[in-house]
Amino acid sequence: METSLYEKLGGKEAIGKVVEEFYKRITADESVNHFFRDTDMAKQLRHQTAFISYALGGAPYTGKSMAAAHTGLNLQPEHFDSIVNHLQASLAHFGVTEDDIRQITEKVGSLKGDILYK
Ligand code: HEM
Repeated sequence: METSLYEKLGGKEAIGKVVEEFYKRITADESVNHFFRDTDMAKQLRHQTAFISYALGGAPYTGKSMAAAHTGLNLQPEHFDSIVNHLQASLAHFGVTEDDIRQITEKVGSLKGDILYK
């Protein structure tokens, strides 16, 4: 079986650092941070961790469907793109290669239709 990017990056501990970086970037970004205003921190951490682990193929995702998780937010393409940019920047920050980032972006991009306009 092919090694997942999750393992390639160093497993749970490395992912924790990426999650932290991702979280910092999102909370500092006024174009998206308001979506998380009423979200409790524990939940947000779960959100980021599930997001990153999914993106890296670390663990099968068993939570709510993406449509259900984002219902009522009415997310637009620009919100999605901002989040993807933060993900890319967080990965680059830890030295993930361009090629791997491209692969991850494709994977996350495939969820767009499930997440937008809900
Ligand atoms: C591929 C992209 C995305 C993935 C994989 C993803 C993943 C998730 C997951 C796993 C959850 C948690 C569901 C649960 O509580 O069980 C969640 C919730 C949430 N997501 Fe995302 N998400 C994505 C994009 C976005 C975007 C673009 C935004 C806004 C800019 C966003 C905002 C939120 C918010 C605010 C919640 C929490 C809602 C609440 O408090 O109940 N997500 N997302």
